[in-house]
Amino acid sequence: MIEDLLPELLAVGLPVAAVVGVAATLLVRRRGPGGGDADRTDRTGRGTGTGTGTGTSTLERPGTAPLPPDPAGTATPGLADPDVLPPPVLDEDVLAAPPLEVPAPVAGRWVRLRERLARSGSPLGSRLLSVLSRDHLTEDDWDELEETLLLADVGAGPTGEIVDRLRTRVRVQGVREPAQVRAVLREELLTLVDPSLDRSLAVAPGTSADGARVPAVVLVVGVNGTGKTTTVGKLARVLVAEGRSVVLGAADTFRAAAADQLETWGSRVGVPTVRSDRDGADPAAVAFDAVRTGRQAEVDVVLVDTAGRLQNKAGLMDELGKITRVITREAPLSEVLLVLDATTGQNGLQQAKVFGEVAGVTGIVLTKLDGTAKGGIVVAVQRQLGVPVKLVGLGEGPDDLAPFDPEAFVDGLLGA
Ligand SMILES: Nc1nc2c(ncn2[C@@H]2O[C@H](COP(=O)(O)OP(=O)(O)OP(=O)(O)O)[C@@H](O)[C@H]2O)c(=O)[nH]1
Repeated sequence: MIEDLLPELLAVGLPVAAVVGVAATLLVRRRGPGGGDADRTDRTGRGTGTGTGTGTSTLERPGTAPLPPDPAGTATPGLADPDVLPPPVLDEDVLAAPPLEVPAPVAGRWVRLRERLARSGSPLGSRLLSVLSRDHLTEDDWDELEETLLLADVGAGPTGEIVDRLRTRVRVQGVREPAQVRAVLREELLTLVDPSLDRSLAVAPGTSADGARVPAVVLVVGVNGTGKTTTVGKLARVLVAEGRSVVLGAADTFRAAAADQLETWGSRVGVPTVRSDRDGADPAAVAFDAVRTGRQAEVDVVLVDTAGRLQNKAGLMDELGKITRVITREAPLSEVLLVLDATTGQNGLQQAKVFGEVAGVTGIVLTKLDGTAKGGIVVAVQRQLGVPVKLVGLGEGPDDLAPFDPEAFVDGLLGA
């Protein structure tokens, strides 16, 4: 009897088994680096962070639609149980999902910056070089040098320092040769940028007060439109490229599209996003949920995006204070990154000061450096805030974010 049915069973069974195999492969591939951790959160796809804070946040695992609520908590499919069908993963979305992207290696990204700096107009360094290379430097030449530095947003204090040092070296050492002039200028610019600052990102998991392993938590803050969401997306790619597992927290609940934007960034590299299903939800609650989810899923890093806020709006700055306080109930903040738009110049300095006071900024991300020949803001903002520039945005491409490298930066300014 069964023998009679065998050819029919094989005819139906083999294609089904093949499709199941393809789908499983796709699911595993789409989790990718860090995705294994996402999988650890909850096989139902709802994540483990629900039920805290807002009670409405969802963990969006890349590429899978969230499943309907399961009040009885009985939805974990028994894949090992022959009587229980596997979850319906064979929908077109899953099969048609694009493969995960592989982020570009981080090393070598500065080469692209140099090309962009060269294209974005005459870099600061080459303008300084052209003055310093003149035969006999007059007072007018020194004034021109000073003005060039001020116009490039270096700031009054650092400008005075470098002009004084250059004057001394030109006079005492008789620096004349073009190669000599270039070497001296390079050295002095490097001193201003300060290569001794620790620019490493604190992204190693830590330990909470009760001894539990907790992810590194990176909070990203800044005024509107500086590139926060983009930076979080790019940074997730950097971390994935380094083999770290990541969860994103969409605590920008103000701009309707921000959570979608963040989720898209994450899904491209297999990183899940914790978000609220309600516009205007309490951002502190979403941030808390993201950190709790990351902690329960034992990921390495939780990146929390926040809404753009003006530094002179007391209510919004209070909200930021609340976000930081609420997060630290779950895990200590490893980094608070202030995202500044390099093209906004001196205005960025005022922002930096206020954010530094409210949120305890530990590092600066200078975005849109590709759009300006004024590199001086790097020096000014470090002086103003006493914290280093740690990352720079070099363009709108997904891998246009690089760890700040003082030497490569100065060489870029000099058009080297
Ligand atoms: N050229 C260039 N553009 C960038 C860079 N970083 C971000 N952008 C662009 O800046 C614009 C704003 O970026 P978002 O990430 O949406 O800014 P945001 O700070 O999250 O915005 P709000 O949430 O409204 O405060 C986008 O068009 C980005 O592509 C960069 O390094 N270079």
